[in-house]
This record gives sequence, structure tokens and C-alpha cells, in this order.
Amino acid sequence: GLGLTHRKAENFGEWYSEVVVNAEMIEYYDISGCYILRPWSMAIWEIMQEFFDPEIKKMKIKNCYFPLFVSPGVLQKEKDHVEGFAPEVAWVTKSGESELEIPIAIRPTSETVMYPYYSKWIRGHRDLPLKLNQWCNVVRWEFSNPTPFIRSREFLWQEGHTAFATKEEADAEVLDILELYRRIYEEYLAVPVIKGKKSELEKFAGGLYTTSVEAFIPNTGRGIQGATSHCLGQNFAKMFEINFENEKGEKAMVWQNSWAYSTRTIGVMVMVHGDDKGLVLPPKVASVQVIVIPVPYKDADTQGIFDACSATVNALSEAGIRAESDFRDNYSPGWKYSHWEMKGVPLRIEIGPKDLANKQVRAVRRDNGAKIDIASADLAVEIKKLLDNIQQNLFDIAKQKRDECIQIVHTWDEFVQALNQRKMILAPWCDEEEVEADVKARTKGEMGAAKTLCSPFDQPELPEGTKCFASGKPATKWTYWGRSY
Ligand SMILES: O=C1CCCN[C@@H]1CCCn1cnc2cc(F)c(Cl)cc2c1=O
Ligand SMILES: [Mg+2]
Repeated sequence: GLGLTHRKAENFGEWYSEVVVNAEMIEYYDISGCYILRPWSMAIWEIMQEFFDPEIKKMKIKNCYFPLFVSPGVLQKEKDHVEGFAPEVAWVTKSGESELEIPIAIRPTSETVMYPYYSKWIRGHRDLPLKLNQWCNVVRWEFSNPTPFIRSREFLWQEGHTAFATKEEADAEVLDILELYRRIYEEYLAVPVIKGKKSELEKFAGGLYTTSVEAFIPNTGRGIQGATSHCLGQNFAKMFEINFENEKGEKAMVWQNSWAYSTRTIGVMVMVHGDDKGLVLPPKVASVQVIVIPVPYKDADTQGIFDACSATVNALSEAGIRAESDFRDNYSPGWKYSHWEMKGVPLRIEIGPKDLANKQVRAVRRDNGAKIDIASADLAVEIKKLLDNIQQNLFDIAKQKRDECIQIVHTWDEFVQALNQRKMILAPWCDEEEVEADVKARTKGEMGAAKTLCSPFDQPELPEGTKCFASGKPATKWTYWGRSY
């Protein structure tokens, strides 16, 4: 029958798996860690893409497509950033019955695929800036617990790879892209995120610095990296000899960035907004924003009700609202209410004999269950207002819940206590790498160790003489810590 068998507050992992399947977003696949993205979730990916792609095009970033396959020599070119990842590289070793002379890697990310060609294409300063992006899949043969959208062996993402003549241009773009990621989360997925800089231990080892937008899942008390924007410095330019002749005729290395968001965004949205009735979709990313359901009554004017439903869908569609009707006669209205609630449709419109007679419809909100009668004459305007209100309400509730999880600490004991209370911890830190390594070691356990999530760009006041919570040394910055995905 309909309905979830697990409650979000009681068994989050089981609840999540059931929601993504019952909402028809995901179908499990016979290869572990791989999932089928059904139309209900693919539509969300497309809506985000329809925002992001035009935005990067405004920044003169062009789309391209590089091969899926990486030759081993090239992949291992960057020793220190690859060796830690080696176990998760997937390899093609055969074609048909015959062994390949040399195994071929499947891209886990595309730096080593693209940069030999950046070296070839970039000669003079007029070839800069070179700004390319690709929408593609990547494969990382992870072993830690696979989770739909959040951690899978293949996922969809966009990866931007840009090269500039100056560090200033690179630094500026890092933040421009990070703002787009914040907008994806806060304006589309209605998920609050924190912008900040990763620690030396958590940053992309191959780069100069990493910035990210960090989300938080209150139910598990875990932070999750929402998207990432790296400044690579000149590290890859040195490795791949990506030089150009600058205006003074000198040979100079380029400054590079790389940045990505992935289908993980969808999983974060499900985790933050979902409830015990199933998925709750923010209207901005809902492929169906309004579902219209006829409520015929034995001898009432059934055709009249159906016609009113069709007229309602047409009126809303003409106003740019994504509306559909559910005319299936083999399901009861009650069954349909549960079905579309499970799928997270933000608004349901019911039209029965009484509504017909009164020339009104009954709207029911998915976020708070409120029932609102609307005169058919005012339909499109009122529904648009309702959808905007739902979008804002989902963000406000998520932000309030996230803020309730934030705990400021000053001492180790306060830190450990907050960690056990599943908090997102804001602590003054001396920013020393071995201190972070020590905190990881001291908090190791079956729940996973605590780590830095980011040092927020928006730094609270740090009074002179404030001590690091972990080392007692002079603190230099406020940093968010927590367990994470
Ligand atoms: O995060 C981004 C934005 C988009 C382009 N890439 C960077 C860095 C990716 C780090 N990373 C992440 N995972 C990896 C897994 C691997 F198997 C190998 Cl060989 C390398 C990596 C790896 O470099
Ligand atoms: Mg990884």
C-alpha cells in the first residue's frame, strides 16, 4: 500500500532510500553503487542546468566534451594528487575476448584529460583566458556506503576548467562561480549553505586553495560539501607546461581554476525537505508544480468537473506554471492525494461538485498542509503567489533548523559535547594542519571523525587572545567543524 514504512526521525537511512524510490526518482540497479535516474529526478537536474548553463555562458565560458577514457601515463602524471585516489580509478582492460595491451582508465575527473591540450592550445596571451566546461559523467569506484545522489560510483556533474594570465582573474572567477553554487542551493533547492575556504588538509591537494558551499543535514548531524570551486594556482600549469608569452614577451605559466557541482545536489534537497509523507519539492525545481485532481461525486456533473480541471491546467500553463491533471479513473482521489504527496508536488488542486458550483478550486499546500479556496477568476495570480510563498517557506524552515544545529564552542570539552549532540560546530582555530589531523584522530569512531567543513568568509569577531579550542594556541580564524558525508 501507499505510505512510507520508515520515519525520518527514527530511521533516516531507510527513510531516505524509501523516499527516493517511492517518489519515482531512483530505481536501484544491479551493480552496487549505481542508480537509475528516473524522469522525476532527471527533471530536477535539467532545471538546475537551465539556470547554470546560461549563467556560465554569460561569463564567456564555453561547453566542450573530452573523452571518457584516460591513458595511464597521463593519469599518473600528477603523482601526489592521484596516488591517494588510485583505489577508486576504474579501468578498461579488455575489448571483446582480447586483453588490451595497455589498460585505459575511466575519468574520475578531467584535469589530466584536458590539460595536455590546454598546453597545446595556449601559446600567447591572446589565447587567454581559456574557459571551458563540460557536462558529463564521472566514475569513482568508492567503497564507503553508497547512497543515491550522495555517493555513487558514477554520477553526473559539470566540471569547469579555466586558465588565465593573472592570479587576480582566477581569484575573481573562483568567487563568481561559488556565488552561482550558492544560488543553486538557496534560490532553487531552498537549502541554506555556508560559503567558505577549505583547510589545507581538506582542500584539493593538486590546487592552491579550495572554496566550497557547505550544507548540513540536521537529522544525521553531518555536514556535506555542496559544491566546490578551486583555484589551482600554477601547479597544473607547471606539470602540464601550460605557458604563454606575456605582453612583455616573457614566458609565463597560466593561473587555473576548476569547479563542479553534481547530482549530489538532488540528494541534499531530498534530505533537507523530505518528511514522513515523502519528498517535498521546492517549486523552483518541481517538474510538476501543481497537480489538478477531479473529485467526482456519484451523480454530480462529472464532465463539468473534468472540464473545469482541464481549464485549470490550461490557465495555469498559460501563466508559465507547470501544471498537470490526474484523470486516471482506476485510482480514487484519496489514493491520488497520497501518491502526489509522496512525489513532493508543491500544490494540489481539488475540484469537486461544490467547487464547481462556487466557481472556485481548493488548493492544498504540500509544505504545511494548508487548504486554501481560490476563486477560479484569480487562479493564476493566486497560485503563483502560493508557489513563491512555498519556496520561501521551505528555505526559511530549513535555515531555522540548520541554525539551531550550529553550536559555538571555545574548549575541547564543549567541542566533544557538541559533536555528540550532532551539531555543526563553529570554533576558534589556530589553522595548523597537524592540529586538524589531531582532532580527526581524537574523534575517530564508528560515526566517523570530525573534520573541518570550511572557514566561513563571513568571520565573526575574533577577540585578541582567543585560544584555539583544540591546541590552546592563539586562534587565527573561526572554522566550522563536524562529522560529514
Ligand atoms: O573538484 C573538482 C572540480 C572539478 C574538476 N576536478 C576538481 C578536483 C577533483 C578532485 N579529485 C576527486 N576525486 C578523484 C578521484 C580519482 F580517482 C582521481 Cl585519479 C582524482 C580525483 C581528484 O582529483
Ligand atoms: Mg572522493
